[in-house]
Amino acid sequence: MPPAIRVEGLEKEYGDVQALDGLDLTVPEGSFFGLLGPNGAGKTTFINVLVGLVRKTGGHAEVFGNDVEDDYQGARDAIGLAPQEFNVDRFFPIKEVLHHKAGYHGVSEADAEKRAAEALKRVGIYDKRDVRFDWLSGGMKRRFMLARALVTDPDLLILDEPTAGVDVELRHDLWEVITDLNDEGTTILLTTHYIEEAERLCDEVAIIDSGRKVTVATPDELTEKGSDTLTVYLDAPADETPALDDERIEGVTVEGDAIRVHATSASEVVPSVLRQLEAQGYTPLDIDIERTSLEEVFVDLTRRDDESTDGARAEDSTADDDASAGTDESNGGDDVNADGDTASETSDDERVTAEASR
Ligand SMILES: Nc1ncnc2c1ncn2[C@@H]1O[C@H](COP(=O)(O)OP(=O)(O)OP(=O)(O)O)[C@@H](O)[C@H]1O
Repeated sequence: MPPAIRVEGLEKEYGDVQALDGLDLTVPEGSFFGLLGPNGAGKTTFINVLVGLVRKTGGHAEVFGNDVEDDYQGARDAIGLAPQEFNVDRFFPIKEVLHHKAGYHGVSEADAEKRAAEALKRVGIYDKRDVRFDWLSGGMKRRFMLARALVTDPDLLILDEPTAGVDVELRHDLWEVITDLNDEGTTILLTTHYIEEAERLCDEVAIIDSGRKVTVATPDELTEKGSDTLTVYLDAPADETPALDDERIEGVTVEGDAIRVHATSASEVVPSVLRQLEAQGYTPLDIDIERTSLEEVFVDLTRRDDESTDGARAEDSTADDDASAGTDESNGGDDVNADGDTASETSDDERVTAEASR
C-alpha cells in the first residue's frame, strides 16, 4: 500500500515568491501527522497542491499513489478537506450542502443522505441539519467544516487549523472526533499553530519553513532536541560559577542564590550536580526542573536570524489571506480546477478558487 502522501522536490512559485522550495515529505497510511511552520511557511500551499487547488511548478506529489495532477480525481476522492476558511455555500440547508458534496464525489443519492446524517451526528450538529450555514454559531460552523470533510468517508482527512479561534470545550470535542477517526484508520494531516494540539494528538510532526522541511520527528523526539534547565537554590548567593564536570551538562549560569544548569535531560543530572555542589561547599536547599517545550524547540528550529524577516512576513500576511482561499494570483489564476468543476461542486472548496480569482 502506498503512503497516504508522498511528495518529492515539491515546488510552487507565485511570481517571485518561492512558497514551496523542494519539499520532501512522506505521510504513512494511518498516521496522525502534524504539519507545523511559522506563518508563510507554505503549509496551505502544500495542502492546496494536494487537493488540486494550486498547480505545482515542480516536483512530484501523490495521494495513496495517485498523482495529484495526472490522476486528480483518484487523489481528490481520497481526501476530505476542512480548510481554514468558511468557504461554504450559504444559501442551502447544511444537510443539502453535504448531499451536494457527496454527490460530486460520486456517492449515490441514497448513500449521500445517509452519509450526511452520519457526518452531522458525528460532529454533534444533526439537530441543525435544516439550518443554513450563515445561521450557525461560530463553533457550529467549525463543526460543520469537519462534517463536510467527512461526508465522502475519506481515507485522508486534511485539517487546516481546525480549531483556530474555538473555545476550549469545542477544541476538546473536535480532538475527540478526529482521534476516533484516526483510531478507525483514517490518516490525518493536521496543520496547527497550537503546539499543544500537535503534541497531544500527533504521532509524527513535520516542521517546515520557507517551503522546505526542517525536520520530521515524534513530538517526544523533538522536545528531546532542546535542553532542560535545572535550577538549584542555595542557602546563600554564590560568588562564582561552580565547575560542574558532566558531559551531559551544556552550560551553567549563576544568578544570586540560583545556579542554573542546562542539560538535555535535567532530571538525569540532578544527583551528579548536587553531589558536586556539596563537595565544593555549597548548600543546596531546593531544586526546580524546567523541561523544554515543543514550542521552544519549534521557535528555535524556525528562528530567522536576518533582520529583514519582519518585513518579509509583513508582506506575506496580505498574500496569506489569498493563499488560504486557494487563489493563485501571481500566476494569473492557473489553479488546476478553477474552471473545471461541475456546478454540483460550486458550493464547495473549489468554488472559492473561482471566486477569489475574479
Ligand atoms: N496566491 C498567492 N499569490 C502570491 N503569493 C502567495 C499566494 N499564496 C501564498 N503566497 C505566498 O506563499 C508563501 C506561503 O504561503 P502559505 O499560505 O502557503 O503559508 P502558510 O504556512 O499556510 O501560512 P499561515 O500559517 O499563515 O497560514 C507566503 O509567502 C505567501 O505570501
